[in-house]
Amino acid sequence: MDATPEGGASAPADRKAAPIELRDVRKQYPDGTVAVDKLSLSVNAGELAVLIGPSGCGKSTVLRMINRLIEPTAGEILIDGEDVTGVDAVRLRRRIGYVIQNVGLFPHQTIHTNVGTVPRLLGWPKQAIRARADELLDLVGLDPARYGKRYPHELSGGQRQRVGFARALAADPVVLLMDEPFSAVDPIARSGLQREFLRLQAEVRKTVVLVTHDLDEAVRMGDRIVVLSQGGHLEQFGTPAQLLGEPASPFVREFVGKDRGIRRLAVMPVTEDMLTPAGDVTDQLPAVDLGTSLYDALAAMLVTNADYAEVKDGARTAGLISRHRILSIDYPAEQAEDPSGE
Ligand SMILES: Nc1ncnc2c1ncn2[C@@H]1O[C@H](COP(=O)(O)OP(=O)(O)OP(=O)(O)O)[C@@H](O)[C@H]1O
Repeated sequence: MDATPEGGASAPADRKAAPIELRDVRKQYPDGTVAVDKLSLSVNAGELAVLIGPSGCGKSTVLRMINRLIEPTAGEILIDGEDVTGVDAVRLRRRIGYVIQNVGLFPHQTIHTNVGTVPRLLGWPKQAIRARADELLDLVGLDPARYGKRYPHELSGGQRQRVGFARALAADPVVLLMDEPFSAVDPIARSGLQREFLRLQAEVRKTVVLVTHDLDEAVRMGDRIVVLSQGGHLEQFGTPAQLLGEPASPFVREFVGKDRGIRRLAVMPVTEDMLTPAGDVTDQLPAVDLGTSLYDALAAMLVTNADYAEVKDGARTAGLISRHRILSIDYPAEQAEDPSGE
């Protein structure tokens, strides 16, 4: 049940995130196109799942069936165990945050008003809406006193996108759906925004389904990644490390590409068992923390032209990691499946 029933008097206490389950979902458009067929998957509460796959494989269709902007032809979609196809679509959408590429802010409304859209529809009192909008703007790193009264065109693309996140989170939805939310901003702003979003997600822990066509983004952002091929066919649903280390099909292997070895370093941490004892002289070596990605550790060595990096565990030196150790990470699944070693 909604923590703030329509006409309710106050802002909600923090709601927990809800799991999402798709059971044998199918979407056939009126012209006969089967965009998604027999798709089943479960996203845990508080998990960030990324949908990725080639153009036209049905990513947006899946996302938009979850909030019923598109009605599935068959199958069930459950949010918190409840089949959404039986729920009033408008009420459903008020429990689901939705962020799209160009944000879709209302151009003639201030940032405050934009962020307060759903709470207003839910009938919250004015003061509660205002307080919530301020809180959310703070949360996404925009000073409400400075930006609240502005109009969308008076913000940068990245700032507008943050307002989009704030608006999507305003009524404390149990699920957040995001369709290419970072693709409209330039690459530098994009990585900042991705980091910001991960920080935000660590705080609010929503169940997030994010559509992207950018594999790096998927690897960086996803707790798990769903790889779809044409017709919404599920190729693999796994952690970034599983996807890159053990592609489940030739399709996934091709999709993650030949540079998956490098990408994989970005999702593998430096661990104690990789270290050799540190000698006396560590002054000249770059230092990285235990748990840093192998990619970052390697980058630290490359920029200083060192063969080793000192690995710190707090103030303590845990040991050294070598370039060679990082570059000799093996790929058991690949070797087993591909005797040519390609
Ligand atoms: N309204 C529609 N009527 C008919 N076919 C449609 C409709 N909307 C989408 N499709 C088709 O359904 C398939 C899946 O489309 P969808 O937009 O879900 O893919 P996508 O993976 O999000 O693609 P992209 O990465 O290019 O945005 C495509 O073949 C598309 O042409």
